[in-house]
Amino acid sequence: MTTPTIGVLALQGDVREHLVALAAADALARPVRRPEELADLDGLVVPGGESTTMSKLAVVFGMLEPLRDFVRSGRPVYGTCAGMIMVADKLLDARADQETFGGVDMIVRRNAFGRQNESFEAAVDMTGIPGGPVHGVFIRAPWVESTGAAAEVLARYDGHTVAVRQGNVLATSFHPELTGDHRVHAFFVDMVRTAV
Ligand SMILES: NC(=O)CC[C@H](N)C(=O)O
Repeated sequence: MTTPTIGVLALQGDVREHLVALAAADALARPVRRPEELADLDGLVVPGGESTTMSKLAVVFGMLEPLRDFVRSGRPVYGTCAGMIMVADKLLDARADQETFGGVDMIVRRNAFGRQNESFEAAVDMTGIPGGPVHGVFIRAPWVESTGAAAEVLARYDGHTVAVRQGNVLATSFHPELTGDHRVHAFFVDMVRTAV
């Protein structure tokens, strides 16, 4: 595969920034809103935003089951912040009717860093990302409370897990698309290129 096509789920959230970051990491990037738009994608990004709204809109747009199928299809998916929440198998501090696409055997706590500090930035060492720490932008960010055996922890901040990979699914609590540093997107594009 030379140039992979990667969708950015465009129900809600910071879609444009991901499109820019993916293009900078040599992918063909496009927003997706409808189930039929998933068919010819090689990978998908689920952006940050508000997971309760994203969950509601996924139901309204008939995207919930197609996106669950997409994750199960083995094509790579990368969730940032609210997107991390959407790829979690289980949530804490979620709304009772909140749905996720699942894909990572982990429990994610919504707004986990929020109580101490609504938003902050910090250097984060992330496994698989060469060239030193990434600049982590955390905005009402979740953390990963616990992971199952198949999930690999890629980064911790302040003792909490903030980046995880399980097979085809990558998730970060923070927003690399807001930093102008495209290394995490390049890592994901590489996952897409090498996916079988
Ligand atoms: N920056 C973000 O994506 C915030 C996530 C938001 N707190 C949620 O629960 O969905």
